[in-house]
Amino acid sequence: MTVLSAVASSAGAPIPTVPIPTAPGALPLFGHSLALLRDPLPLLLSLPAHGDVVRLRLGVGEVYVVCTPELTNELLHDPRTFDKGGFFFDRLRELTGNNVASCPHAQHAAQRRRVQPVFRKDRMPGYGRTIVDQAAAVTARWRHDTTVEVFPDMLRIGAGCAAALVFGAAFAPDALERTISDITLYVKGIFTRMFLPPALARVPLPANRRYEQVRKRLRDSVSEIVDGYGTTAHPVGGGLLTALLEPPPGGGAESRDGLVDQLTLMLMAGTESTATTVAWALHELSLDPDLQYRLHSEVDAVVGAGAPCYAHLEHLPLMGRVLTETLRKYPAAWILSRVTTKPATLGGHHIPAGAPIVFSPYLLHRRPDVFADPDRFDPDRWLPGAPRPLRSALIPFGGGTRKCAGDTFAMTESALVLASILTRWSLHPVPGAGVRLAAYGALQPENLRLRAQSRR
Ligand code: HEM
Repeated sequence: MTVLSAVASSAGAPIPTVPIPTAPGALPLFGHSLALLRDPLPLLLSLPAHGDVVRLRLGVGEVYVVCTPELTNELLHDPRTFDKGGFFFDRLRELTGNNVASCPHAQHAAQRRRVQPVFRKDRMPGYGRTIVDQAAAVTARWRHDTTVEVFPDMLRIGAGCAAALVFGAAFAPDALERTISDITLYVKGIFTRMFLPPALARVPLPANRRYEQVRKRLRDSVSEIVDGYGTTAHPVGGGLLTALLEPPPGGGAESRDGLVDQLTLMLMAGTESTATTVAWALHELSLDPDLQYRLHSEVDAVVGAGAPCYAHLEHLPLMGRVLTETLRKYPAAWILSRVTTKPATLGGHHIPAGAPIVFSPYLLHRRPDVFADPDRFDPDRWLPGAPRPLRSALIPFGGGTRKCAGDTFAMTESALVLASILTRWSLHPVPGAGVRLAAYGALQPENLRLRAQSRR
C-alpha cells in the first residue's frame, strides 16, 4: 500500500497516512447494508484481503472495520480515543441507557466498581450450586434416545443463571419464557438495526414498532422486580440488585432508572452469550465421538457419580480447552463498535473524530494466518507445549478496561452446565438437521437438534 496523503500533526508537521480502502460490492443508496443484513459473516471474513482497516458503507454513512489483532488490541487499550459508541452501543443504549457496558470512558471506572462485587471469585462456588440446579431442572425433561432442541434449553439455563446473578432469585416459569423470548427478539433487533441506514430505523414500519414494544416489555419486567424488591412476592437477595441498592461509599444512590438500566443490561449480557457457547460446544462434541469420549472420561474421573461443583473445575483441563476453542470458533460477541473521540491514527491510517469503528472477534478468530485451519474445531491447539496460536488474537471477552466483567462467571457457568450434561448424557447428531451459524444476536446455532442417550 502506498502513502498517498498526509494530515497535520499537532506540531503542524505532516504525518503520512495510508488511505483506507472501501470494501467492494457497495450498492447505490444502500452501500453494504443489504449484504450485512443478508449474512454479515462472509463479508466480514473477506475484509482482511483489502487492508488492515477497511470501510463499509451503510447508506450514506460509513464505518471503519479493524481487521488485524494488533490494531484491535491497540484500539481496546486506548479507551479514551476509541470510546464506547457507534452502531452497536447506540442501539444498546436505547434499551439500557447508560450502563457499565455502554457508558463513556469517563464514567466507566465508577460504574465498574459498583457491579464488580458480584463477580468476585469467592462468589463462584455459591453460583456454582445454582448453575448446577438450573442445568438439572432443564435437562430433567430429556428422555433416553430422543431428540433435544438444544439451543432453547441452553437459553432457559442461561436466563436462569443470569437471573440468579442479577436478582438473587429465579424467574417464575411464565416470566422466564417471556423474558427469554424478549431478550432474543431484542438482541436480534439490535443487530438488524445496526446495519440499516439510520433513516430507515426511524420509519414506523411494523418491525420497528415490534422492536419498541419488546423494548418496553423488557424494561417493564425488570422494573416490576425492582419495585417488588423485598416483598414476599419477589423473594430476592444477594444478587446485583442488592449490591446496587447499597449507596456507594461517596454517597449518591442509584436512581430507579439507573438501576433498571444496569440490571437489564446484565440480564441480556448473561443470557444468550453462555447459552450459545454451551450449545456450540455440544454441537462440536456430537460431531467428534473421540473427543466426546475423552471429555466423558475426564468428567467421570473427576466428578464421579455425584453432581459437579466449582471445586472440580480446576481438574478438568480438557473441558477448559474445549470451551476456549468454542469461544474461538464461535465468539458470542462477534461484532462490537467504538467511536473516535478525536482524530486518531490506527496502523498509519488517519481516522477522523466522531468516526464509527467496528471490530470483530469472529473475523480475527477465523483468520487463517493467525489460527491455522480456523474452521477446524481443535481444542488441542491450546495444549501446553503445542505451537502457540497468537494469544492476543483470542479476544472472546474483549480486552483492556472494558473487558467482559462476567468472564469468570461465564466460564464457570459454561463448564458446570457442560459437566452436568456430560455426566448423564451422550449427544449425537441428528442426520439431515443442517445446523446453521446465524449471526442474529450472539452467534446462534440455528436448527441444532441432537439425539440424547442416557449414560446411566
Ligand atoms: C461466553 C459468554 C460471554 C462472552 C463471550 C462475553 C463477551 C463480552 C465482550 C466481548 C465484552 C466487551 C465488549 C466491548 O469491548 O465493547 C463484554 C462486556 C461485558 N460483559 Fe460479557 N460476555 C459473556 C458473558 C457475560 C456474562 C455472563 C455477564 C454477566 C452476567 C457479562 C457481563 C458483561 C459486562 C457487564 C460487560 C461490560 C464490561 C465493561 O465495559 O466494564 N458477560 N462481554
